[in-house]
Amino acid sequence: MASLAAAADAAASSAGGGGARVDKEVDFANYFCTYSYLYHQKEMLCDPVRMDAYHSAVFRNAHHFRGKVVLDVGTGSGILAIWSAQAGAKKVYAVEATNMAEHARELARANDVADIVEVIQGSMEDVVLPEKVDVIISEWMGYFLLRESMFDSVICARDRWLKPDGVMYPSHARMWLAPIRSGLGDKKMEGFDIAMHDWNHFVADTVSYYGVNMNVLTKAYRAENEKYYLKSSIWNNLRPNQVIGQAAIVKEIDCLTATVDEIQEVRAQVTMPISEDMTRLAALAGWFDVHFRGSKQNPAAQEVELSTAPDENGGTHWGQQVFLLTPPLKVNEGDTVKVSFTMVRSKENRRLMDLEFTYELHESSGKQLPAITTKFYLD
Ligand SMILES: C[S@@+](CC[C@H](N)C(=O)[O-])C[C@H]1O[C@@H](n2cnc3c(N)ncnc32)[C@H](O)[C@@H]1O
Repeated sequence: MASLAAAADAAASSAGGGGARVDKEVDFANYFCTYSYLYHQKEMLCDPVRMDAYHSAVFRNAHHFRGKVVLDVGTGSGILAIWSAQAGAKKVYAVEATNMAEHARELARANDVADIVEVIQGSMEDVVLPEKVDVIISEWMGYFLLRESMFDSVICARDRWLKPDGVMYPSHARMWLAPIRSGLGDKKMEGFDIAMHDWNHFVADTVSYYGVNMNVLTKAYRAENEKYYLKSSIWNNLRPNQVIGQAAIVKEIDCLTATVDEIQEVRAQVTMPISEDMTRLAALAGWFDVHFRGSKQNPAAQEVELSTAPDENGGTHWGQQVFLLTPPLKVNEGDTVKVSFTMVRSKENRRLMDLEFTYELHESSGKQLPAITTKFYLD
């Protein structure tokens, strides 16, 4: 298994130098390092919704791959590159930043496609290919689609290496927001209370902790928890019956034409009608879906969808991201919630997101509650 230091060395050696070099090392420590472990790749390989969608997309549209040149951006274990070869690609460039590249190479050899799949270890941004490609395939999606900011690397690869009539896998993506009821608020408050209880226990017990009185830090500890713990989104696999109104699309992406500018800052205003009586709007939930449609010039024989929406059967490893509204609002069928939504990259770490919601309840009686603004971290 690759050590963090070895992984960081590999990244640094492929980095340009100067400031870029430092940034890459930080990025490696914060982001890439986990991808160099098989346990993490396995989590993705064991997500049947994800696996089925990509498998169907490739094999039901084998005409996009047969005799073609494919680029797999972030090949990880190599699974998508190997499928591309099995579907008939004549050449697959499988680019992976971490030492997982070694395992991808081994897997390609063991599956008799090493003559087609060429694993290249390095950052996609730095890699130079000997030719342009017909297809770019990548599994780049993070929580609520854009967390991790990996789509930047796919855009970079597309602009440098995709032929003008090339195809993107997936080809389209959407972000969704929905009003939900949830018992998660209580659990979160419980977690907060437990954290404060532990701290109080610690300081009460320690009028002199190794000779130091810690009590003076209690206020700061509470403030820190209120600022970060209570304001972080919650990962959850919701059931469909927790959604109490109409979900709305807050962003649509055409992977063939999207720009980094367009995804750095997502803004939307949506209106979501409530469809249940006498319930509580406890949170807004975010998720995404992607589609494999091919392109106008090269349409898919069969469109495939990968959805991370609340699902009775357990959903995906992405789950949904829950943003608790405090206080929850009593709502009824016929009411509408208007939401202004902003998601920008965190200044400290471009792979994490800061979100702001301003929500306003319009009751069916005509009464309008004052708008409330609340901020969250997607970390
Ligand atoms: C979400 S995983 C997907 C892995 C694999 N394609 C799959 O579907 O199972 C993303 C992979 O892309 C790699 N990656 C992310 N950004 C990259 C970049 N700019 N250059 C090369 N590899 C990258 C990560 O290290 C990780 O292994």
